[in-house]
Amino acid sequence: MTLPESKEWLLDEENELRIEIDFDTKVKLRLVTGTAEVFGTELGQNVDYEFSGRKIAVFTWHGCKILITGTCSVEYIANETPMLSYLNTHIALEQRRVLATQNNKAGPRIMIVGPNDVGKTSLSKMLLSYALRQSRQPIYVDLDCSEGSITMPGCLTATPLTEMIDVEEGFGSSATSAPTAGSAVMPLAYYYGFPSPKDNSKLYSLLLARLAQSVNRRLEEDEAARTSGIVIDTNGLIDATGYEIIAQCIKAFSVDVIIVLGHERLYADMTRLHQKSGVAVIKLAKSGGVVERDTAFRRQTQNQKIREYFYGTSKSELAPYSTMINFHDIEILRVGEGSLAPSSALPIGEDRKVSETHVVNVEPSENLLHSVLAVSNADKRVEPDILETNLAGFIYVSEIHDARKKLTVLSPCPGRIPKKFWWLGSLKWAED
Ligand SMILES: Nc1ncnc2c1ncn2[C@@H]1O[C@H](COP(=O)(O)OP(=O)(O)OP(=O)(O)O)[C@@H](O)[C@H]1O
Repeated sequence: MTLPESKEWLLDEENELRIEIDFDTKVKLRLVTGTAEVFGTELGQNVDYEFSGRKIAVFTWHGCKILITGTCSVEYIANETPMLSYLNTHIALEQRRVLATQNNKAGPRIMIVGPNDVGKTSLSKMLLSYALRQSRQPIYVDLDCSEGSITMPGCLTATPLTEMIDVEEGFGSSATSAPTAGSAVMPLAYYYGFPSPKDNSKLYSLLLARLAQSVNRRLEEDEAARTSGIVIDTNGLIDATGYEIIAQCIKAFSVDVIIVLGHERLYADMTRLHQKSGVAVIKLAKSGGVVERDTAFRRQTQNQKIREYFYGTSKSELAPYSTMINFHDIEILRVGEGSLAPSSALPIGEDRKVSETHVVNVEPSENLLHSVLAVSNADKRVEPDILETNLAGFIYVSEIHDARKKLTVLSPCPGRIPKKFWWLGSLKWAED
């Protein structure tokens, strides 16, 4: 067996090493000397970090030496980055937190907007990490239903953060694992089930309002979170539906800072629409390192997320439990039959009782095989409340026994699945 190749990289101050690693390769990264960070989280010296299927930037403020073992599909050093402007933004936000702490007021409620693939999630991580490094306890609100940075794709989530974001797995590390894995990060999740807010804007808007309610309640009770504020990550919202969602979000979460990443027109529009109501609108440049991800890459990232939810990561492996369940012990539900077609024509916040928020039953059949279902915390099926009930977790349908009217599911926790209402969205997973 040949040993993987190692290569040393010397970075000057304020340089960034950008690497891309395919899904079928593993690469080890070690900080040999100096200091460096990955999306805001500092690297420990002489610790091996392992990556697979990732595109990352190792940034250094003061210079460092990095050792890479294994083969990256892309690797280069960039000396032009917008990191200083990101840090300055953090400093301004931190000043607001200091004032909030002194006056027992709320810290900044920041919303990051921009087109797809401009680095919104990466900037959220950085701002949150910098806040955490100053012992703040911000709440991360993830409205990007396509990605599921903190849990499975298809969800809207809010997560109070108290510990540094994991370098190797990003937000996902503990959050994608089951509660039994001793996770310190417990997201509050609502199930939306579609990749884009446009697919069912009425439901999206309903869940956004529900999530905001929960976050606001938490902020009232939790002083550290209140003064630290929130960071809201979004989908690419640059059309009319997007503007409505942004406006709704500003109201629901009392957003007072909008950061527009890499889009001049959106910045001009946000300034025109929201600055007069006291919202600070900030424009930041997209980093040259942000990589556009095609559908295949996004799909593979989703698969990796789903796999990690059930099997954990190489650092903390999990063994999922397989359970056989009678069809008649559960109810599989989905939202808005026939509303899978984009429905952007419908305004947000109208009467709830249109088909987009109707709940329909799904008969278990072979079609469910390989589906990932979201287990609702609801005990009763009351509409529309059931839509707004948060999630207990996820299960994966591994077998359907049609003749015996049973199905086998994988779940991250042992024992009977405690809840009987399961949501079906558009998520499938081919277990390899
Ligand atoms: N400076 C950088 N160097 C290398 N890779 C980067 C850098 N910044 C971001 N990336 C990578 O580029 C990809 C896109 O970034 P990110 O997810 O932050 O964008 P986004 O705007 O949130 O995307 P979307 O909203 O479309 O999901 C990610 O894989 C991320 O890890």
